Amino acid sequence: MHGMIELDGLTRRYGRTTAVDGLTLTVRPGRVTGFLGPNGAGKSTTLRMVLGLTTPTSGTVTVAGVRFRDLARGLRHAGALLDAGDVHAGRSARAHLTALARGNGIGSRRADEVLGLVGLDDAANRRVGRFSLGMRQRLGIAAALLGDPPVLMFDEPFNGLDPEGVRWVRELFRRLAAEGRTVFVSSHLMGEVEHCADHLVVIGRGRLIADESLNDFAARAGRAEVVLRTPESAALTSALVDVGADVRPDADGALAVSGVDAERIGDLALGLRIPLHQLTTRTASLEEAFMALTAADVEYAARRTR
Ligand SMILES: Nc1ncnc2c1ncn2[C@@H]1O[C@H](COP(=O)(O)OP(=O)(O)OP(=O)(O)O)[C@@H](O)[C@H]1O
Repeated sequence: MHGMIELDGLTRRYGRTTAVDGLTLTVRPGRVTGFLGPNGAGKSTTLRMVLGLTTPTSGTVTVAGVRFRDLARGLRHAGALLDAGDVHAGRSARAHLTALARGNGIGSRRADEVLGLVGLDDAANRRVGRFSLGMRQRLGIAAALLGDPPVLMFDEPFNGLDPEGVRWVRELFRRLAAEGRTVFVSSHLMGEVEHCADHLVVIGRGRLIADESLNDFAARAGRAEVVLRTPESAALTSALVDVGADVRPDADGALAVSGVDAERIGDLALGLRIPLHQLTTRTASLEEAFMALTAADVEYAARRTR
């Protein structure tokens, strides 16, 4: 129970739009869970419901077994970066954090500690309004860490970060998970989370599409495809289809074959005396697998916003 986020049939409707549709899942401590889905999939709405900022239409969500709203001094139980722009522009970074600390019964010394943790020590007294997007993200992460909570949630934390910032954030997330915390990180890009997540939750149109370890996802996604070239495409295609393979045209006259491995294709071609000019096994990247998994939902989203 400690540090777990539990969603049970969590649903939120806005008029005719179902932003989050019956999500049931558990986000566990000690690992980084990537929360993936195309734009508009319902990630932000879900995170807002976890924090009690949006009321579910039906279903429940608890943090460490209780509704977040019922927890006093919330920042000590869960910290979140939701919208990095949501800060008082006229305030200094330190003033922003000490105000938050005060409201949650946290000593102001902790504000300087977290500024150090996110590398903003030198900018502590600068007005937040002058901060770059990357600096705002760091400040938002500092705010999430303020209460030293067992549960941390970050909505699109990589936005606006340069490559060094991205690497730093990934390492921070890994460290926080290694300390035994629950780390739940949303993104619409697989590439941003695949280097730091242990587990993936994928949603599309508010519905759960996948909830599995990154390794399992990679194993499933990495189904090999064989690319081949032959001067006798038609004859080989028909022989491959006969043995249950799926064959489609690839770039420059090549064929992409799935369902049978390269060895079998080579043997089959030899048996039919069909020459092969190329026989290459290719595995899909995680990004490609993620795109394929959510393609239907992206099309839906594109149509819907037209
Ligand atoms: N306050 C609201 N009023 C009406 N519709 C909303 C509201 N909040 C979200 N929605 C709708 O709910 C759906 C899910 O939105 P949400 O922001 O949760 O998705 P998301 O996965 O976080 O997307 P993004 O990556 O673009 O932020 C969208 O269709 C959005 O338009």
